[in-house]
Amino acid sequence: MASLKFDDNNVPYLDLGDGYRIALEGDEYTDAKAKEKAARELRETPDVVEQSLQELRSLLQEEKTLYVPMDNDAFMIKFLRPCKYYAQSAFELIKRYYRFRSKHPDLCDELYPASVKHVYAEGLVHFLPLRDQHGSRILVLECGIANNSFPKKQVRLVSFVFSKMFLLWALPLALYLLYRWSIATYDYFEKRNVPYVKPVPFFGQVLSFFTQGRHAVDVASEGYRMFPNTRISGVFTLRTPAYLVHDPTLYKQMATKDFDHFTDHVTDFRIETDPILARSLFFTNGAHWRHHRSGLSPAFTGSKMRSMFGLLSKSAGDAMGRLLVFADGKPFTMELRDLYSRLGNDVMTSISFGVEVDSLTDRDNEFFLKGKRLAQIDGLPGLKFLMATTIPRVFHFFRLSGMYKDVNDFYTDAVARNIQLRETNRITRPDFIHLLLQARKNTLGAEKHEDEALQDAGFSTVKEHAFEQKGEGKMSWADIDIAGAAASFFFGGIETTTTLLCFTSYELAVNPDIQDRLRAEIDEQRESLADGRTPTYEVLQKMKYLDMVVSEALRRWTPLGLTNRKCTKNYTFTNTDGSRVTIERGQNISIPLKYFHLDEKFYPDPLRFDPERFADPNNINQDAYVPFGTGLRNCIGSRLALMQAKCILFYMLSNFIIKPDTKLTIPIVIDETSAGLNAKHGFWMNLVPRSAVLFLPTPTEKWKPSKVSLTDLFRAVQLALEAGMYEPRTQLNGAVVILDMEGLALSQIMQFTPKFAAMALDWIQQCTAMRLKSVHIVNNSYLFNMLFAIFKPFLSEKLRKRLFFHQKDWNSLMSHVEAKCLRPKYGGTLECLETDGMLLGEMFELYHKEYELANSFGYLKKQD
Ligand code: HEM
Repeated sequence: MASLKFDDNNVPYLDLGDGYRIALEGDEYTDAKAKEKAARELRETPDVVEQSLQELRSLLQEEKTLYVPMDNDAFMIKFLRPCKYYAQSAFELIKRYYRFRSKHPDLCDELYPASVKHVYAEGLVHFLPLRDQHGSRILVLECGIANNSFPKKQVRLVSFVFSKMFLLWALPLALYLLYRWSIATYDYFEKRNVPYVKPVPFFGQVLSFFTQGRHAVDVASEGYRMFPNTRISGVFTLRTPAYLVHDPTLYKQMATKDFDHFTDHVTDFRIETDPILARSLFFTNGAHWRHHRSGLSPAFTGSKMRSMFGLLSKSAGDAMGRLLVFADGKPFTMELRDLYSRLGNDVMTSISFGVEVDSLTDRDNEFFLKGKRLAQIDGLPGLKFLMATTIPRVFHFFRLSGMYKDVNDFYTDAVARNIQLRETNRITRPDFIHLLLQARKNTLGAEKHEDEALQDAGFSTVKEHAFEQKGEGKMSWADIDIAGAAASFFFGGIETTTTLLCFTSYELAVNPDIQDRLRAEIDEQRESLADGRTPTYEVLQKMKYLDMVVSEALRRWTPLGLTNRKCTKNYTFTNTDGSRVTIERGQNISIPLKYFHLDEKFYPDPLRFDPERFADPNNINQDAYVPFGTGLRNCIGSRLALMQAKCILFYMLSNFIIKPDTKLTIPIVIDETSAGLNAKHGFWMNLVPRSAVLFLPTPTEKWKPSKVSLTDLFRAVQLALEAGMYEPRTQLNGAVVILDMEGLALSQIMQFTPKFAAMALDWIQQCTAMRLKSVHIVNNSYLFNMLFAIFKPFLSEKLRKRLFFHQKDWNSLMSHVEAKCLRPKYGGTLECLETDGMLLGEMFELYHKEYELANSFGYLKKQD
């Protein structure tokens, strides 16, 4: 524990262990290096000092209403040094400094450490024990807001129910007409000698879409079980025939070697009606897809994933902290689909947009609500998807769109604003928008020496194929293309990863021995972690059993059970009976990933959840293990999905024991009405905290405005800077400020009234007698960036040049402040006890006399 001590000269210091301490250094520097620097940078030679002291004294004598200790050289030098010994400038600075104090008595009167002891106690303002490589003091302000409230779950079903009721009365007439028109094509497979599933009449199919007797993936894959001895069969979706691939090797061949025949996905959205979806990687086709895929691939390499991992882990770790606070050490019941989709949304919002949201607390935040609407594939959007896939001409004739307009507008706007903010403020952050902007400038490439070791996120990781762009000319990345790409990550990533986490948690809950073994592996790895709780990319890569569990969950509960291709060039192959089958250009192909995974031929006792299957990967038929698809159009996000799922499981099992709740149905009942894979009655689990306090992440969001007012915070900062100004070494080398905006919330931003902001700007730019070398803003969110954009025009050129925005890019921070001075949470290597704010406040209080003297100076008040 940190402690307050005194050295041999009776100077107080805060002992942080291992030789690290924080003390105010009141003595003049005497070493040659500092003297040489002072002479070089500040013109500090005995003659100049003497002369400027005299000049300043005579200038001050003219300022009759200002009371300052003119006989006190140390006092005068405090102002002369930041002004490089130009007496006139120091004189102006002194006047501004004391005018500011007179003008703002609420902020500056009776400025004693004791009056803001609570601010220090909260750890909001403190110094780091080491100076930076230039000798500057490092002052840290942690301004993020603390918010641990966790409101009760709000059920949002009304609009969903309403949309279904609408469909029930609006559709029947149209369906009857479609039925008459549909029957004609049903002899398609008969003519081609391909076994096929006799279709339910069109009308019945549409009706079953809403009443749903069976899961959509199962309906589409019915032929897989009916015709065990063929490589391909036929099936109808509405009136459209589709081939169903039975042989995983054929799928692989189509997706890799013969990719030229199957370059496209089936669903056809148009740019005019679906500007975002049509540009998303999932739905775009042809040259546009090639351009986007080859441009985006470098954003998903192992090294990019590793650099993004910090954001991901931080977002998941913070959420886990809130869950623990909510749990308060006691078991509680929770529906995990809701939890995981909120976590997934927060992670994706952070790594895509650089916006920190907390969907556990701020339950109706726009990113979450729009993300949900974007990924909705049931109800009306589901019907539209079906139409765009099976009757695209009708879909386009009515100019229908697959995505809600408000969702379109939201992503278009959010991306455009985000890009503008970054470009005007030169913000960089290791997230997708940043990478996509690099793709726009053609500077996004795989690392020169891509670290092979980082590529493997687990057994299920799919290979990224390199392919040539085929003379389609150069395409550019407009803002809308970037929006489309970002939306495709939300669309493709959140529900799938949520499904993986839900079913893995279910299996862990009903197989406690597997859960215990996995937890033992996690606990073992935690011992190797610097803080014992925050997993790193490399640690997750090492975890064999975690990988076995996740691989088996992806097999047993394949999140995307069916994928598709469009035949883009006639394709002929030999069927099992020796007959030649030709798939014609324009035909749809379905690939039943789920059924490969549940096929006894490949996986004995396939319904059993058994991670041991993956103990030796050589036992797995690689062609028949395709949770992320295969070939050139496989899932671009497999590494991200695996790392995210593993990271969240790591946190969950570190902190909780997952037990089935009484509301959980065992075995799980699948929701047949959902197009995705889901549990009918939810994933209700009982989460039992392990040792809550032990694993509680350090709360980084510190500022509780109910405890510390903005005025007090400001006063505490002034006092800390005053302390720095007292030190000759800091007068020479200046100060570096780290402004940690972790968790800054809108409510907090609202406290910065225009009046307060103007005052703060005036103070920092004009009235502090401190050489402010640089201000580093870290963990800054989208909200902060918006706030800053308002202030920017009012900043002086000088200050603007000294402001650096790093978000969470610690390499960027460390290019200014060397690693050994920074704590690990800022990417540094400074491993000593945290500064105890309470003790720091007490240490400042020991300088009461000095502060008292300082408070006695200034402009005389009227009554004086
Ligand atoms: C457990 C989680 C996930 C699963 C099981 C999954 C599965 C799949 C599958 C099966 C495909 C189709 C492959 C094919 O047709 O051969 C796919 C495509 C895709 N996935 Fe994922 N995915 C997951 C997570 C993600 C994440 C996190 C992202 C976002 C970054 C993502 C983005 C995409 C995109 C953009 C495509 C379309 C690729 C293209 O057409 O070029 N997926 N995914």
